[in-house]
Amino acid sequence: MDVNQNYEQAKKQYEKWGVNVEDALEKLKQISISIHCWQGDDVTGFEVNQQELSGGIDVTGNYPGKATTPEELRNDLDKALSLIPGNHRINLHAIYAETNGEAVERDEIEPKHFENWVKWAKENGLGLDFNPTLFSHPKADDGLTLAHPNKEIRDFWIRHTIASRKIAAYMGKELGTSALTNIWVPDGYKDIPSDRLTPRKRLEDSLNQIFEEEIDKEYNVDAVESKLFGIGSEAYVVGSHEFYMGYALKNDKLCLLDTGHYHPTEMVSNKISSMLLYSDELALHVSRPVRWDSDHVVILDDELREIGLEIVRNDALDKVRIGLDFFDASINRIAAWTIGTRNMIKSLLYALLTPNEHLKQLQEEGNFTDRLAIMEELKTYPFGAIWDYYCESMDVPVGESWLKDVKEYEKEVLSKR
Ligand SMILES: C[C@H](O)[C@H](O)[C@@H](O)C(=O)CO
Ligand SMILES: [Mn+2]
Repeated sequence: MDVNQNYEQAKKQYEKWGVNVEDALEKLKQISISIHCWQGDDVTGFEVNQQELSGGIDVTGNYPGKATTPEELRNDLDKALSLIPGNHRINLHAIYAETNGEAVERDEIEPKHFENWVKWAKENGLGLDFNPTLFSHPKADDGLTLAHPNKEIRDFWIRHTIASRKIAAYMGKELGTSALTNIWVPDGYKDIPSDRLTPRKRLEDSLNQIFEEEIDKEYNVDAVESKLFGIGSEAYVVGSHEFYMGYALKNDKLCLLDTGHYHPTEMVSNKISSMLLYSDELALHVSRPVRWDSDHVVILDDELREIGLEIVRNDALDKVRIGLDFFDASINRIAAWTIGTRNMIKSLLYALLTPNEHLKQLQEEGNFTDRLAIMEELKTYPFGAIWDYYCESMDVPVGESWLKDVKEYEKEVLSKR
């Protein structure tokens, strides 16, 4: 049987539950995932005075062929995008500025340093998102930035973040789709603090200064990303979940939930409905925590499926900005992007093919037996046949055949770097 025949058979099974498969695929087509550029070069960037990766995050592995120039990174992204169905966004960090060999300090970056990215995005029909980079810099060496006790250092990072918002607004205006500026700072302490409040007051004050200038939401939307701990900030992180949740609600900002930034049994899927009750929008960094690490390539595990379900069943596809955040240098980096992004899309398709209204009704009726039975049976429904059909209709490789393309690219391009 071919892809079409499998699809027709599978479709009938979902239709039995009243699921409109064609509608589901149409909805899926409209979803843009924000794909992080930093998987392609192990969060290195293109600064002239490049510093070692810091901020309590780490990339392990030395798989050959990492991108070392903006052109290489864009080519690699082009390759990955050709294997991923749909129209998506690319998420950049400030360290991906192109300064023509000139050393430009972080507080002096400007839109012009991102012109090539914008041109490329326009040519490829992509949106862009942005992040100030408050790590991998001598002024972040002690693990403190916006909450630093030294005002000069704080001011430097405030200026950098203000400059970043302007760059994001430029991207949003040029591309006709608002960019998300996500602020993540590593600030924290390795050991038990003697004062948790003062650094948090300083972070709040820095953020207030950063957001003083209103930017049209059509061009730029701001988010703040919390974390539980990092390498070297095991005991205390200034920007905790509670800190940013309060800040975002009070100041009309988006909370960005990184799925790798919580206690191992604390699930982001369980937070989405609560947070959306109190804010119009939410942002995600979908990642995969493994023990102490927050950044493994996203797989189609229970939590990813649950995240997709929470977004779809709560009618929140236009309220949740879905971004990815993982970096693995032990495998082919284009494969990493492809696996992680295809899995994110698969989880949304799975959710769109679920008879959510029926399952909600069962719960309301207290029929927990049927609820569990059907949710479990759906796991072995022919979801793969619908996915294959979707890939074929979107002109991207079906099943694992994309791996052949990656191998060829590795042979022709990556191995020659
Ligand atoms: C590079 C990213 O901005 C970074 O991973 C941040 O989003 C994070 O999750 C830090 O743990
Ligand atoms: Mn993140």
